[in-house]
Amino acid sequence: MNLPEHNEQGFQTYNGFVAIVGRPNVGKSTLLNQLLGQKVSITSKKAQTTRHRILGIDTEGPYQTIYVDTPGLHKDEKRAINRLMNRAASSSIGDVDLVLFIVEGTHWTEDDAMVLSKIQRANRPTMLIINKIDQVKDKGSLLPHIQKLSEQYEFVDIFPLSALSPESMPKLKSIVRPYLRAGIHFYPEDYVTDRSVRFMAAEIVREKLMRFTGDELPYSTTVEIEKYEQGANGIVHIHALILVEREGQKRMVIGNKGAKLKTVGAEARRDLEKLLDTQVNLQLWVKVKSGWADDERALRSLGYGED
Ligand SMILES: Nc1nc2c(ncn2[C@@H]2O[C@H](COP(=O)(O)OP(=O)(O)OP(=O)(O)O)[C@@H](O)[C@H]2O)c(=O)[nH]1
Repeated sequence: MNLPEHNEQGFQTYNGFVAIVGRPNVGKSTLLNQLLGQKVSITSKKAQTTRHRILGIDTEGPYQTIYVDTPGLHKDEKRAINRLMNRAASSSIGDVDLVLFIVEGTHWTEDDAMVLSKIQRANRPTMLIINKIDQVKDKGSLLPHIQKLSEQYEFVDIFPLSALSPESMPKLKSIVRPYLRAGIHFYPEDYVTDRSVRFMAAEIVREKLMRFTGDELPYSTTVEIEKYEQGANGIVHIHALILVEREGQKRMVIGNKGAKLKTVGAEARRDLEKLLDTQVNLQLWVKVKSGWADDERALRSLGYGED
C-alpha cells in the first residue's frame, strides 16, 4: 500500500489522534458518527453502550483525523467488564494530540469530575464540548456553568453543540485541524474505522438488543459472530450468538413466540445491508453462559480489553 507523506497533488499531508472522552451516555458515539457522517459506533439511550475502543477515521483532502471513541468513564469498577472498559478509556487519553471532553448540558456529576481529574493528570490539549444543548431549557444557566468549568482546566476551546445535528461539525473540525501534525496518512482514504466487518456486525446486533430489550439486559449480553461468509451470489451469511447470563434473560431476548428476537434480527439485518451494501442472511442464537461479565479471562477471549 502506498501511503505517501504528500498526496497525489503534491501537498503536505497531516494526521492526528483525537480522543473522545466523557462519562457514560453524554453522546460520545453520537458525536463520532456525526463527525464521520456515518455510523461506526453504536448508540443507545442506555449508559455504557460503548464497550470497546473504536477508531473513527475522517480523511478530507490532506487531513486525516483519527478519532478514538472510548467507553464512558465511571467510578463503579466492581465488575471485571467495568474495570476493562475504564482501562480502555483511560489509556486513550495519555498519548493523543487532542482530547475532546464531552459533558451533557449543565448536568455535572461525580463521574464528570472523575474524568476531569484524569484529564488534569494527562495534561494534553483538551477541548470541552458541552453536548445536548437542545435540551438545555434555561440557556442563561449555560454561561455561569461554562465559567465554572473553565476555571478548572485551561481548555483550548469550549464548544456548546448538539451532536444530533450536523450543523456544528464543519466548525468543530476546523478547530481540531490545527492539532494535527505533518505526516503520512495511516489509513487509506476510504476507511472510516479500523474495525473489521465481523466486529461491526456483532456491534450492530448488540445495539438492537440494547434498544429493544429491558433495562436489566445490556450489562449481561454480548454477541459473538460464529460465521461470516460471502456466498457465490454476493449474499453475506452471518451467524451470531447472543450470550446472556441467566435463563430468564434468554427468555427476555427471545420474547413471546420469538417476537423480540425477530425484531432484533430484522433491524440488525437492515443496518448490515446498508453497511455492506449487499443482501444479508442473518441467523441469531441465544445461549446462557453465566458469569462471563465478571470473569476477566472470559472477557479477553471475547475481545474485551485488548485495545
Ligand atoms: N437530545 C439530544 N440527545 C443526544 C445528543 N447527543 C446524543 N444524544 C442521545 O444520548 C444518548 C446517548 O448517546 P451515546 O452516543 O450512546 O452516548 P455515549 O456517551 O457514547 O454513551 P456510552 O456508550 O454509554 O459511553 C442517545 O440516546 C443519543 O441519541 C444531543 O445532542 N441531543
